[in-house]
Amino acid sequence: MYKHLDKINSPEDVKKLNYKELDELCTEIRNYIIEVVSKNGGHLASNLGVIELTLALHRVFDSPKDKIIWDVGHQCYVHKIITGRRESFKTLRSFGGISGFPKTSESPHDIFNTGHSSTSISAALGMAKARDLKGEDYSIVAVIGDGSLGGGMALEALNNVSHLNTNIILILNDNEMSISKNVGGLSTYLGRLRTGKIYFKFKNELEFILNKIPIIGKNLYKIAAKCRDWFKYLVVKGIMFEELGFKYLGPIDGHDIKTMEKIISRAKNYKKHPVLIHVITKKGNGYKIAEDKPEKYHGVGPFLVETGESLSKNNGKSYSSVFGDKLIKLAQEDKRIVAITAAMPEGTGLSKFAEKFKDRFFDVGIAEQHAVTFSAGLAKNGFKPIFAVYSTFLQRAYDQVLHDICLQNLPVIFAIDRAGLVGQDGETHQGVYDISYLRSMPNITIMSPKSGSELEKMLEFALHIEGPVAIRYPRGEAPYYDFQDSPIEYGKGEVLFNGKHGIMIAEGTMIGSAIEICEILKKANIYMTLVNIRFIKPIDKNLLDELASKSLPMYTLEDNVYEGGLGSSILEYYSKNNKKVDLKIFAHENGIITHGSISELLKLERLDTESICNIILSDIKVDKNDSK
Ligand SMILES: Cc1ncc(C[n+]2csc(CCOP(=O)(O)OP(=O)(O)O)c2C)c(N)n1
Ligand SMILES: CC(=O)[C@@H](O)[C@H](O)COP(=O)(O)O
Ligand SMILES: [Mg+2]
Repeated sequence: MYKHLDKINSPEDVKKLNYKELDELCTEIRNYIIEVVSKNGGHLASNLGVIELTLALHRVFDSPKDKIIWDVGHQCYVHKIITGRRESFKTLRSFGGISGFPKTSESPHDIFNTGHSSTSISAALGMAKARDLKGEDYSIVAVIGDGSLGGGMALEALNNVSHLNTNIILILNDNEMSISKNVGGLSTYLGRLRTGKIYFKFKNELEFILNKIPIIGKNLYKIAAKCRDWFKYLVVKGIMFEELGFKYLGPIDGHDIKTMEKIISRAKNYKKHPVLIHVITKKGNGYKIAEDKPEKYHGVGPFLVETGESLSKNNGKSYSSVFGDKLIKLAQEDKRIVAITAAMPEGTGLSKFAEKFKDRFFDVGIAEQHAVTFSAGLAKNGFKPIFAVYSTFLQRAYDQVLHDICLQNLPVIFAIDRAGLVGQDGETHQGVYDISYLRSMPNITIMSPKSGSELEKMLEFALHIEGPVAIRYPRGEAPYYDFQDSPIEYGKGEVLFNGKHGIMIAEGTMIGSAIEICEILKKANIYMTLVNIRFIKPIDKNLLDELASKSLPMYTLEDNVYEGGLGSSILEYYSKNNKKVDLKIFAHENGIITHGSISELLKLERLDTESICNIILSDIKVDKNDSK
């Protein structure tokens, strides 16, 4: 039971509250978010940091007539709670429940779907231009974090602002953090702006006061503005945003609703200019545990509210940490190994590497395209770069992988984490496209390990390949099997066992399901051959020829979309070589895969063991007395 929150059904209800009540509402929202995220998991620290900011925005603007676009969108919980989704917030990130990111399908208040960073300014500018062309009148607001502001797309959009000559309001939510500590020159620059606080307060007040004096005020302001420029360059070297065409307001305290309302209202009246309001917030605000460790509580699984202790049952090592630990061992032996991340040191398992090899570790910020071409440069000059990146975020750098690495056949290793389903982050984050988008690129080798031990071997093997290599592995715990991996040979698959009724060819994490499927089928007297394909590219042609010669039903199984995936590749090979095969592809057939647990999503995609077994059972009929 919450005194104020229980009555909030729309932003209009928030507008009715006085400041004391608003303070109480903030506390209630904070507790509610902590309560739900502690059960469902989610993006905690960023949301706790924007409670006051979100309320201030919704009190000044009239959503959904005025449009608020959330960059990345991982900080949209407060927005969701006060725009009619207070109750459904309890279903956050669960299958069939509400998404952890803005979804236009969920509410008219969600203006633009996000999930990947740095898109909001471009989207806002496009919408603003369309608004102007249609002669409509409303505000368009983009809320972007200091980390996301450094992303290439955001910088491209900033560069376009003055040229477009339209009005958007950009809220720069500066908490000095990306997921980890924010990095880069822009972040240093923001630091300088933060320390220029007194000057900006003075400047904004001066402008406001002088503009209120009829006629003479405007002239006085112009004179003052000239002095201001001199003063500005004296106090803060280069107000970049103003040079780019924005009216810069701030920095202001992002936990002070009254001040924010005043400044945002002022920004709302600058109808002709783009305005940037620099808001300073604290990640995790109000929940000491998250305030102290904002990186750990950026995105969390279920946890105990009192202590922050994780409630996830992690029995074994994640693929990410298997990768990180092995890379350290390899780097100790080979000084040419360098590691690159685009703002994901912790998630990709590189944090320990970063501590151990400070000079050989590069966090380039949220800049996947740059990370790829930067890796190309390192490779060109004799190093062995390993870019660890989530499958979904590598999508950003398609052309850099093709143009800068594959066409030049440079030996860069892509350690593609979160390949396949990721679960609760949902459609924007599922890593189910990488086989398809990489497979068509020249020179690249693509591997997929079935286990932690195979990932280690593949990583070591990859260092000896003279060209680009991608190793894809999923989110979460890495299985270890009680049988030995056969040695890795370039372009060769591994036959795990032979059976006479059918053939299953699987990749990576799907080997676990395939083993289970084969065990279940055995109970129905169906004996399958199981192949761990290991190399998606180049595909093992000799093995495929041998398998085709058996004239048995064949099945491929992969954690990737149907189009352009492993199954496609095998079919292409057979078609090209005029081999008639009876082959079914098990892959993701829905191009867009919602949020939920991996097991729920596998069921949805009919890639769970039961669905697959049922199909094979209806295909393969055997005599009851038939033996292995
Ligand atoms: C293209 C892309 N790369 C990486 C990520 C992963 N990611 C999500 S939030 C985040 C940090 C964003 O920092 P900031 O914009 O400052 O927001 P904050 O969490 O500090 O509120 C990162 C790196 C992403 N969503 N999109
Ligand atoms: C919002 C975002 O893009 C990241 O925070 C992402 O949710 C991290 O995913 P993992 O939890 O798999 O590291
Ligand atoms: Mg930030």
